[in-house]
Amino acid sequence: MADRRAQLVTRVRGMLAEALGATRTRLSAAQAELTADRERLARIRRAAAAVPERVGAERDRRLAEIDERHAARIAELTRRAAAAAGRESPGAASAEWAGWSPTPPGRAEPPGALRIGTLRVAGAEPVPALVPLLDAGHVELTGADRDGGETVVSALLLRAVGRAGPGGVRLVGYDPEHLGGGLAGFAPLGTAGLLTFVGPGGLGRLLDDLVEQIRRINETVLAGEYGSLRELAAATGRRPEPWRVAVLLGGDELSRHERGQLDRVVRTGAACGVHLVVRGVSLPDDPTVTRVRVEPDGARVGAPPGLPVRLDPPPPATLVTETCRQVAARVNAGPAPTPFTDLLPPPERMWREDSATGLTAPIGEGPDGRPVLLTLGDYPPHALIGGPSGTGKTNLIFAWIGALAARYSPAELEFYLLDFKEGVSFARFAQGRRDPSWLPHMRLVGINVNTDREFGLALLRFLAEELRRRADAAKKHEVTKLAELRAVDPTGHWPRIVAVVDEFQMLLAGRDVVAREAADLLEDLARRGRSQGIHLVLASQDVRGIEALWGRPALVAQFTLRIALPKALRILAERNDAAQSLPRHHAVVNAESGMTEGNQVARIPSASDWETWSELQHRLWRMRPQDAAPARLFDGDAIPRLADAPDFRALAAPETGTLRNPVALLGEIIDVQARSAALRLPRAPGRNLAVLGTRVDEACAVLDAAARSLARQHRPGSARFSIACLDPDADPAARSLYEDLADDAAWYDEETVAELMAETADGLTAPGGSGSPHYLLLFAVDAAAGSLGARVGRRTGLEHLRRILHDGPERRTHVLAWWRGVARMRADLGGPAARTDQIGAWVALDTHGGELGSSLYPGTGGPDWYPRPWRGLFFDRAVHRTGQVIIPYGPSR
Ligand SMILES: Nc1ncnc2c1ncn2[C@@H]1O[C@H](COP(=O)(O)OP(=O)(O)OP(=O)(O)O)[C@@H](O)[C@H]1O
Repeated sequence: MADRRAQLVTRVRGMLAEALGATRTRLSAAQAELTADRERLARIRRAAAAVPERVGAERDRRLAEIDERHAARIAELTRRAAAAAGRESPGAASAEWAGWSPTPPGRAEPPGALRIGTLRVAGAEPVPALVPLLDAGHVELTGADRDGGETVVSALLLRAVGRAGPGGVRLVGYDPEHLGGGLAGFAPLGTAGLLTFVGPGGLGRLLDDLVEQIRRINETVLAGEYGSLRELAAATGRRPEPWRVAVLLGGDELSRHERGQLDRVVRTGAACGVHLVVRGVSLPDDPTVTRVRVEPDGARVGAPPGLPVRLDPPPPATLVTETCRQVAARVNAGPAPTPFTDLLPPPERMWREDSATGLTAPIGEGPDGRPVLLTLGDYPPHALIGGPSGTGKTNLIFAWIGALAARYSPAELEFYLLDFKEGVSFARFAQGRRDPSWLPHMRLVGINVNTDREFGLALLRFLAEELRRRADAAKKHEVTKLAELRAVDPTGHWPRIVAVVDEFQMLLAGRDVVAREAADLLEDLARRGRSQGIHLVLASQDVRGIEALWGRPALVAQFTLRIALPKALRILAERNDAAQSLPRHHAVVNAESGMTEGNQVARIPSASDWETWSELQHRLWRMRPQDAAPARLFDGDAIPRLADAPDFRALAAPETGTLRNPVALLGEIIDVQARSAALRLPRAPGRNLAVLGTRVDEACAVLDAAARSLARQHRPGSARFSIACLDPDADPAARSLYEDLADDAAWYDEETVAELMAETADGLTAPGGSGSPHYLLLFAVDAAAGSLGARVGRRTGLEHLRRILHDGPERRTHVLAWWRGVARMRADLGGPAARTDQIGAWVALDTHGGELGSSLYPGTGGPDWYPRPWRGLFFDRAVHRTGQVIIPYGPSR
């Protein structure tokens, strides 16, 4: 039992010990866990204590970053805003006053908004505060700061004036309280009509006028084609109307009518360049109205509350007046010319027009900004241009020729041009020494023809011949008009011809044969040229020119196109005085024979200065057809050279035998092709030449050309030239000829001339005397009267001479002699009543027509010949009905 007890005790003890041990183990585990948890708690507490500090730092960092980004963004935005403002408001629209000057916009460029100050943005660069005005809207100023308001008005107006170009802005002021005081600095504009004031009580009229302008611009300028002048300018590069800015500074309450008109201007003005700048007058709410409020504590712009603006200082008073003075001076000096290129098609469109039915080209710009066109065709066929000297007639001719030449190719259009006044500006159309180009359409340019009316006549004859050729061709093809002829003969060369004669009255002056024939030819060309594509353009600075035509109403009636330059008289119809009030560089163009209803005013571009013209001419010249020849230039002041004469160059000696019909060239004929006057010297009675007059140089020139041209037709040694010089003044010329003719020439003087006569006369009777040609060139033969009066053998020298004149030509012996007067020649021929039929041809120099009467010239009284320097009258009784004016060739060396 005890054992059992003891066993029991032991078991209990063991169990207790086991339990104790387990408990202890659990306790220590629990204690360890407690410690660990405590430690964790302490750690967590520590960590928790650190969190707010870190989060705050993070938050601050993020905030700082956002601030920085924001500041950079603001800076970027303001920079961009400033740059945009710079673009939106270029040059004078926003420049600082120091160094400010007007900068008119380019052709299609908008004027831009106008700066009045800067917008303030903390920490960023200032942004210009811009107010849209020109082409954009209206400005209403309010607020108690009067001076500040005035600053804004003068800044806006000066910037507008500076952005518009001279005359581009017109101001109307209405300032009933200060009577214009607020705009005093702009007063110089008044001298050019660019600033007008409306007195108290005039507001209604002013607004009515603005509304009327808007209506007119909408109807006639925009004409449904464009929505605004801004659009028109962008599309065409033209701005036909100025901007009109009405500055209304206070006044009484508006009447109902005035209010209504003001509202209309606000709604519709900006599209038509009509703008308001007002203070003390309220404008209706409209997107085009910008409000600027100027209070003593600052200014704000835009719809309330508006953006705060720091206003610019006012423009310096001297800058305002000086700018306005210069603008007014420029406007008073006349409008700047429009560029010549406005008249030209773009290069790729040049020479693309067809002239079958007519020629149309712009000549300038009308008041509505559209081109004013000139047409030549069946109607109107011919043009009359008039304007006093210096009003731009020459320039207009250049502009018209240029506009036509750029559109029509030389196959479609040819020009003939004649200038009767002194000057060489038209010489440019022909090839020159300095400039190798020429206008490919130009066939003939006559300059300095003032004394050579025959040249005008020659041109008219040439055109009459061309008219006949065209009429014949039309008849052959059974058509009547050029357009039809071109249709049935498409490969034919039928360009329209425009003949321009400047100072044409010179051609019709006087009552002589030239004037009569010229008027008849003109009348015929004017009447019939219309349908054959020959158009006349006659210009005159002088009312007498026009009057010269007035006596021929049938002729005048054909000139239905009239162009009157400022102050031109009698070009337009009698009661049409539109030309009297024309500004400089303008013309009235009228295709209704000058009747008032046909008036069109055109502003003519400057076309005649050398650079402007030559740029076009060079372009067209480079486009010329390969076989194009330069225009013939006839310069009345130039002396032609024999060596250059086409007829001289064409002469040549025959390979074998003797030439049967040699010709002596005497000078250049005044005609359209530079032909030479030619005297034929066949074996026929009378084939001798007399040169008559006292002018040594001209007489020598005629004989020299005759001898040299004859020599060119004979092989060396096949003709004989006997030169007798009896006037020492003629010696150098005669000697030079003698030397050049070399072995074929023999020299005689006073001592030996009688021998020449005797030997030549005797030779005529010798058998076989008609062998080789013999030319006697006798310089001042009348001076040998003494030595020729003496007998040589049975006869005197003079008798031998008469015999040579009489019998020589049939034996190839011709006398080409210079007598210093008709009476002296007659004396040598046998006395005043002597026959002159052995002188078959003569050239009269300073010998009046009256002296050439009786047997030397058909009819009575002699030819219509008034001697003039370096000209002669050539008459060959074998071929001429009337004399022919010639220009002797200049010295050969
Ligand atoms: N439309 C124009 N624009 C600018 N300048 C012009 C214009 N027309 C003429 N001029 C200038 O005016 C001056 C006189 O012009 P132009 O020679 O054409 O006159 P004109 O009437 O032919 O005179 P004149 O008969 O005396 O020769 C020239 O210097 C010319 O460059």
